[in-house]
Parts: sequence; C-alpha cells; structure tokens
Amino acid sequence: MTHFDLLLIGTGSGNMFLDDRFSGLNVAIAEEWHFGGTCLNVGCIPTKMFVYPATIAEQAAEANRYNLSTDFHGVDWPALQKRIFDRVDAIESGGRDYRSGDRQPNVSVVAEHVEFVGEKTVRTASGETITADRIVIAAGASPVIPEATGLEPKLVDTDGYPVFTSNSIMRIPQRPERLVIIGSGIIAMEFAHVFAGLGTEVTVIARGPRLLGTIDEEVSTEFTELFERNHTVHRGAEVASYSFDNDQVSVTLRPSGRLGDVDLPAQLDADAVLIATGRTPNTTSLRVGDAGFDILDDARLSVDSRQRVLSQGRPVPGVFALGDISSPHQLKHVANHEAAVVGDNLAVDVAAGAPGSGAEAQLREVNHHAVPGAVFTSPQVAYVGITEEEARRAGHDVSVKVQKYADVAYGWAMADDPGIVKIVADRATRKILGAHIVGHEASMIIQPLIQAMAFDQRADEVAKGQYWIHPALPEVVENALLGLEFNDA
Ligand SMILES: Cc1cc2nc3c(=O)[nH]c(=O)nc-3n(C[C@H](O)[C@H](O)[C@H](O)COP(=O)(O)OP(=O)(O)OC[C@H]3O[C@@H](n4cnc5c(N)ncnc54)[C@H](O)[C@@H]3O)c2cc1C
Ligand SMILES: NC(=O)c1ccc[n+]([C@@H]2O[C@H](COP(=O)([O-])OP(=O)(O)OC[C@H]3O[C@@H](n4cnc5c(N)ncnc54)[C@H](O)[C@@H]3O)[C@@H](O)[C@H]2O)c1
Repeated sequence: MTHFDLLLIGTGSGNMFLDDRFSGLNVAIAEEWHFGGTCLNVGCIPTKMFVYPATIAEQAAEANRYNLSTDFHGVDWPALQKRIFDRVDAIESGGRDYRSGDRQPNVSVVAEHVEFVGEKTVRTASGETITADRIVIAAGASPVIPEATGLEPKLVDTDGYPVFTSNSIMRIPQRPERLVIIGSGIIAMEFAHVFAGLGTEVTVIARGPRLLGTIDEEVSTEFTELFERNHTVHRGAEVASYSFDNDQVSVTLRPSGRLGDVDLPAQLDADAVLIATGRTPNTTSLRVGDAGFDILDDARLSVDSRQRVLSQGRPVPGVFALGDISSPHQLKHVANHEAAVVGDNLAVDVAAGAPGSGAEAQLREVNHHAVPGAVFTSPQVAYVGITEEEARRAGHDVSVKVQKYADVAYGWAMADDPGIVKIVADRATRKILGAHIVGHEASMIIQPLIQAMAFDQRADEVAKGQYWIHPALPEVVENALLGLEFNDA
C-alpha cells in the first residue's frame, strides 16, 4: 500500500490546477489513457482542426453562390491526420513527460486504471492499493453505446470493426466513402460536417423530430432546415439491427415513434458507422459508489457549489471533483473553470491543516451562470442562457427579437447566406435571458451577449452604449438588441 498527500484521478482538466502551490505535497496522478484527456486527444481540439478544413472545402464546393468558379477536388486524408495528430500527440507526450520526469519530483504518475475500494482508497488495475489524504476526481465521461441486435459493444473502437465513437473515428486510416452517423446532438452534427465537407457520403439517423433537439426550438428548426439542404438525414428513426460483411457494415432502421410513421430505407450500407448518442460520467468504472459518494440520477458524481464531493449530502473532507464526471455542462471551458475553483479550494484546505478544515467562507463557489456553448458545423450554432420556452415557463414577461443575417450589410456581402440571431430578454428588467444563433461564425458573434449576461448589463445599454463596427457581422447582434421591446422605464 502506498500513501500520498494528494491523489488526482484524470489528466484532462484535472491536470490544470496542479501548480507550485502543491509542490510541497507528495502527489499521485492516475491516468489510464492519453495524458490531457478528451479535449486534447479526441475532443475539442482535433475536431476543430478537422472542422476548419471541412468548412473551407464546403465553401470551395459552393462558391458559385458568390459568382466564383472554384471546386473541391478532395482531401489528402493521411496528411491532414498527420498535421493534426503530430501536434496533439506532442502535447500529450510533453504533458506526460513533465509530470513523470525530474521537473516534478513530488509527483508520481500511475499510468493505469484505478477504482475506489473505500472513501480514500483506490486499487490500481495491477493490484496496488493507494491511499491519500485528499483526492481530486476528474475522471470525465465516456461515449454511450446503445444496445442493438448484431452489435458487439466491446468491439466498438477496436481494429477491424467498422463501428466507431468519437474516441477513434478521427484516426481511421482511410476516410470512409459512406458513413452512417447515429445521433443528432453536437458530436453527430460536427462529424457529419467534417466528413461530408471532406467528401464522404454521410447519412444521419436522428431519433427526434429536429436536429440539435435540446436547443431553442426556433433555432433548432432553422438549423435542421439548413442542414438538410446538403446532408441526408432520417429523422424520427432509430437503428433496429447491425450486420457485417467483411469490412462493410449495414444497419436496418425502424421508426423511433417520435415523428409518427416515417418513410425509411430498408437498409443502409456503409464503410463505417459512428455512434454519437451522448456521453455518460465515468462513475461506474471508477466505482465511486464503493467509496460511499453520492451519485445523481444521470450518473454524475454529486458535488456542492464549492466542488466538494458529497456523501449522504455532506462534503467528504478533502475530496473534490470537477469536469464531466460531476458537471451539469459537458464542456471544456466549464471543466477548466471548475478546475480553477478546485485548485483554489484545495490550496485553502491544505493551508488549513487537516482535510476538510478549510473555512467555508474562504472556499470559492463555482459560477454556472450564463454558460455558453457552440456547435462547429456549417452553419455554426451558438447559445447562452435560457431558451424562449424556458423563459416563459419561468414566468418572465418575455421580449423576443429574431434578426436575420441577411438584414445587415455583411449579410448582403455574404450573398444573403441564411442565419438568425434570436435574443430573449425580460421586458421589465431589460436583462438578456438567453441568446441563440445559427449562422456564419455564430461562436464568435455571440461573445458580446455572453459578456452582457456575465456582467449583468441591460440589453438596451449593450446596444446603445458602445460602437458597433460598420459594416461588420456583429451588426446583426446590435440590430437584434435594438429590436427588443421593453416596458416603459
Ligand atoms: C468529440 C468531442 C468534441 C468536443 N468538443 C468540444 C468543444 O468544442 N468545446 C467544448 O467546450 N467541449 C467539447 N467537448 C467536451 C470536452 O472535451 C469535455 O467537456 C472535457 O474534455 C471534459 O474534461 P474532463 O477533465 O472532465 O474529462 P476528460 O478530459 O475526459 O479527462 C478524464 C481523464 O480521466 C481518465 N480516467 C477516467 N477514469 C479513470 C480511471 N478509473 N482511472 C484512471 N484514469 C481515469 C481518462 O482516461 C481521462 O484522460 C468535446 C467532447 C468530445 C467527445
Ligand atoms: N462544440 C462543443 O462544445 C462540443 C462538441 C462535441 C461534444 N461536446 C460535448 O459532448 C457531449 C456529448 O455529445 P453527444 O453529441 O454525444 O451528446 P448529445 O447529448 O449532444 O446528443 C446525443 C444524441 O444522441 C441521441 N440519442 C441518445 N440516445 C440514443 C439512442 N439510444 N439511440 C439513438 N439516438 C440516441 C439523442 O437524441 C441526441 O441526438 C455534449 O453534450 C457536449 O456537451 C461539446
């Protein structure tokens, strides 16, 4: 048995807070997979490095809209992969070497799976027992694989089996000619854009009536309409069975029951299937139940507002969690914020002496107000705050303005490309409750609205109290703000 002052489980956002403040502690870092976790290795970073060229390829293919004669002639897939993963892999090994080498003599890397066998005790896959005074759980989430006839879940993401998740699809040696994507959430849509943009024949199987079905209904409807213009989508459908023939895969479909009696093809044949049906927190594989920690209905580890892990509703002294394993938002910027909070609170706790003795008043609370997100598709989608429906349900006297991109000068420059900015505000307080955008660079033009919500500014102040560069695209945001109606002051 080996004892440490601090055990960190997971090197995604967990790896970010461990700085000089903790150099006096004897620390173990458990990581069973790639150093740097999901975002660096199989998430945000490589996906966007594929999205960008896919968007350029799509623009080249469609540039006749702007009176240009360009064409897309194909992608050098191995070269694109090499450019992306040379960079990603170097950062991964750099992070591992830094933590494993002489520069961090107080840190031991445990490069294997661990699972809890007690409140402050874990066992490694090779059978070693590790105890620690304090523990930070940052073990993330994993893809969900829905059961279906003919599918061997254990073979998904293994060599030679043509069914993939986001963990493996980007490293596929040959770009598939035909790809079936199951799911219509963020991962499904981003990969549909990547592969279709780069020349693959993509078919999306969506259970619900709309794509990106959990976002504001009007924006989701607009996105669905735009996406279906150049992608094949079967909505209201689910996979009934899989069958395999050499390296080919076929799926049969059936109505999901969410869109009535839909007309579906008898069978879809493909070179690859991508399953993108959500990600579940890694609480089961980590056996956090054996530690006595509370687990929420959606499998998240239960934490309080100071990121302390709870057991029977009370903080476990010296045990914190962050990121996808416990967060209501599976987003990197949220995981990073939570890691910063955990780092500060852990430092307070260590300075105070015994685990759990850090004064409550000195511990930071996490901020989950106005959490934004974006979907890097073509067109992009971005959102912050609540939807119109949520605002009405919450009892707000709601003002809504929907402004088209094509209404502003930059939209004309873009040959009236489609896109909308929708802002939901409270008529009495004039505060922005939510903003929902579908269109070119939505992830960028939403930022002034995120800022306004974060700093609690009034919509009319934001619209009129600053310059908006003419004729830049954010004028569509300015006009949406100006179009909101408020009660008389
Ligand atoms: C395809 C994809 C694209 C994404 N794109 C974006 C994006 O554009 N923007 C955005 O904000 N978010 C994006 N995300 C989400 C983002 O990647 C995650 O929210 C974030 O990485 C979560 O960080 P984390 O530290 O909680 O978990 P992770 O980064 O997953 O780290 C958890 C680590 O714990 C390790 N681990 C787990 N269990 C054990 C165990 N029992 N023993 C030892 N080690 C263990 C894992 O190996 C892993 O390295 C994307 C996700 C995916 C899958
Ligand atoms: N740009 C970004 O910020 C970004 C990109 C990728 C992933 N992520 C994060 O990763 C998380 C996971 O992404 P995701 O796309 O896997 O999840 P998601 O929750 O966004 O979408 C899941 C999809 O799978 C469908 N689904 C669920 N169960 C199903 C089943 N049994 N059969 C068929 N369809 C089923 C849902 O209807 C939905 O369309 C996201 O919620 C997001 O937080 C973020």
